[in-house]
Amino acid sequence: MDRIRIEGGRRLDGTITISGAKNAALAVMPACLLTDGPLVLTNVPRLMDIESMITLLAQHGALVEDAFAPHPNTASGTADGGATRRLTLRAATIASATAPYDIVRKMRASVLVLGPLLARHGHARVSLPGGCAIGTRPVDLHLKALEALGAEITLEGGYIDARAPAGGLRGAEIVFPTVTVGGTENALMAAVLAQGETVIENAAREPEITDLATCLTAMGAHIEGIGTNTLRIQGVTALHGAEHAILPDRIESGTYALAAAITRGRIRLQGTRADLLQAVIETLEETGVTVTPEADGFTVDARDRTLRGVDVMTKPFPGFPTDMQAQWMALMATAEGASMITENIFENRFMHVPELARMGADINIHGGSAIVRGRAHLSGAEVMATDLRASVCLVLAALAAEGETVVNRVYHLDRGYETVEAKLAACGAAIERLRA
Ligand SMILES: CC(=O)N[C@H]1[C@@H](OP(=O)(O)OP(=O)(O)OC[C@H]2O[C@@H](n3ccc(=O)[nH]c3=O)[C@H](O)[C@@H]2O)O[C@H](CO)[C@@H](O)[C@@H]1O
Ligand SMILES: C=C(OP(=O)(O)O)C(=O)O
Repeated sequence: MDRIRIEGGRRLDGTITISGAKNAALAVMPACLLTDGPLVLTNVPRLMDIESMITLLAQHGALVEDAFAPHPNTASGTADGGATRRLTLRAATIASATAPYDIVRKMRASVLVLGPLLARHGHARVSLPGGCAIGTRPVDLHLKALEALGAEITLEGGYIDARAPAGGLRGAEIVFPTVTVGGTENALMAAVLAQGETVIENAAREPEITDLATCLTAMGAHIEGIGTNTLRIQGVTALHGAEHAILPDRIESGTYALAAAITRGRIRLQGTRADLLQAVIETLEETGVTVTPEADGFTVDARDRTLRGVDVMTKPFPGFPTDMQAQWMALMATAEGASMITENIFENRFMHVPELARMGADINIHGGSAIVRGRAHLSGAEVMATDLRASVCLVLAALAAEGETVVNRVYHLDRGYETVEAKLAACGAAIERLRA
């Protein structure tokens, strides 16, 4: 297994190009199963999870063409990850309705083929995703939403077996009791081909949902209320191919914004949008960092600043994202004073705390909250990544720490950060991958 070695204590200064959003691409790619026409996606990131989704869609019958185009912001198209990937997905027919355990266990987002397969093919058999390091993560709300559209669902042998009624799915009112990103995505993809009107209440409003709804609209779907918590869908009998550019990754943007802050440096983030992460930017400004919006992104400047501790509570969009909680904790471990970080979305998303403690961080957990007392210095150590955002929070802490840190289990990081070493090294970080 690869590891990452970082010699900390260097102030970062430079420019980073943000990749396409992993979580938007993972939602949009399964939409190819809704039509026999080609779905052309640009700005697709090069990440392990995207490879897993390609494998899954190919075994459902999608033909996949994969090409790189030069990134508009880089001459070579390869510097600091700045190549935009163009994927063409065409599922002329559905070859298999089964999403097997071997793929689903590697990537929970595999469950997003359920809605499209059911809507177009009338049948889907998808391995239950199971829990993961951050929580139990049930899919009961996905299933209830599909049942509301008329699907008959049984659970057997670790698989979800879903069948549409004769004549296909029927529009319905779906009211989510709690906000679920994946649940909203599955319900939306099923509803676009259901007969009649579907109303999704308490829908997630994450930008990735908006990206999916925009792509579905380009494919011929009728969706009102995009970007709000009520989605109103008029079902159509067929969708067609389309071209869609994946939106920039707001979590990658926020992570590198915090890399500037934690090293008291300055980074210009290009190819992204400040409006995708307003809550993170506002909280960052409260610590004393300057954030300057620009046409193609924003610059974070923490040079010569003393950062103050600021409390955060994770919430659905537009609140502070749970996917930035671990990175925020690393930053707070180096800020002046105490801060309280409350995790409201996942019940077990503090696995990074003991690893940060190994680097000298002072953090105490009380139920769903962590109290962080900032320290003037963290120190390098050998640490272990437990999940995607936990792993990048250790990278951030290592950039600020005195001495050498080795992060183990880097495969978590590779799920969500494209060419992370190259992007950070371009800003002056001493970082290298130790190949297994
Ligand atoms: C691939 C992807 O896009 N992943 C993101 C997605 O995950 P994901 O779509 O899995 O997250 P959800 O929004 O569904 O989960 C929110 C909460 O609802 C619970 N829940 C969800 C579904 C369900 O059927 N029953 C249920 O109880 C979950 O356990 C969790 O406590 O949104 C999360 C919340 O922003 C992010 O952290 C993940 O990065
Ligand atoms: C939790 C995440 O991803 P997933 O839902 O795929 O586990 C994430 O992107 O931080």
